[in-house]
Amino acid sequence: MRAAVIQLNTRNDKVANLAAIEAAVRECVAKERPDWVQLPEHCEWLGGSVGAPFVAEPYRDGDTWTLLSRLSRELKVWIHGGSFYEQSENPGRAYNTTVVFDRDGAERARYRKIHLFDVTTADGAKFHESATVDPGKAIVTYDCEGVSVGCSICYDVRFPELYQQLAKQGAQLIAVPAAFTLLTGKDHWEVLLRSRAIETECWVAAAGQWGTYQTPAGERQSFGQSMIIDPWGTVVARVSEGLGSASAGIDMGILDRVRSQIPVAANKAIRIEASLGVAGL
Ligand SMILES: O=C(O)CNC(=O)[C@H](CS)NC(=O)CCC(=O)C(=O)O
Repeated sequence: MRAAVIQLNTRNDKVANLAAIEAAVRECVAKERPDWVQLPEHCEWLGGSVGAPFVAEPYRDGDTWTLLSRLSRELKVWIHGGSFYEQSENPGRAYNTTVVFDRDGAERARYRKIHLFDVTTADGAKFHESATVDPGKAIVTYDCEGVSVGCSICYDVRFPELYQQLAKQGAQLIAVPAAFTLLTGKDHWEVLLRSRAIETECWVAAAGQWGTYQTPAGERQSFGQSMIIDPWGTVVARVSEGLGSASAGIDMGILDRVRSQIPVAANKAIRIEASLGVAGL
């Protein structure tokens, strides 16, 4: 399987953003010939999470859902749709949702971000994602033509218990679409991603937002540095500054070798059961 990550600079003009997604996916497919393409978090609209209730789309057939379904069908490629704001059952609130489409444009998985970014960064910028976004309650893996893909989004990457559970559910490739801030990203992004890859002995693919965007609270800047990391923790593909894509062959031979060399799953002595505090999980 060949996996690609696409780096975008999504802003607060949804029509322009959807056009940019279409152009970027077409260019990536022509250049990288991937089987599976990942977009960043909030690929459809980035303008501060206070805007979530105004841009949130219905469960299916919204503008982003429809575009990604059409593109995957037309280009015969899997699309792991980063995330878009999806209407929650709670009026005026949203989920931060990944939808995955297969080569026929059919929805094959849906993951709603579990850990919400309620953080003030060193420059005083306040993020309060949970003010408008409801957390997901399900840990999601799906089969992509024989590869088990685990879902996560952005801030989730700081919570290794989620990744341990994804590995336990059989994940071999873990997706981390993101809109990491420049300030946190410059010191933490790559270290966190490589740590998750080393700990789980999974492939990790992380498509990020890059560049500036406006919010009601002022301009913000995303870090970029979309990358693909092998199960040994080596960065094998990377998009640095600006827009573009990168790809890598997701070789299961490396995964098997690393897991037999250092059998962390078998040597694990402390097991923390995943719990989201809701019945049935
Ligand atoms: O605020 C917006 O406009 C849109 N939302 C986002 O960009 C999301 C949620 S607020 N950002 C993150 O999760 C960044 C995490 C991060 O940067 C870290 O963990 O350091």
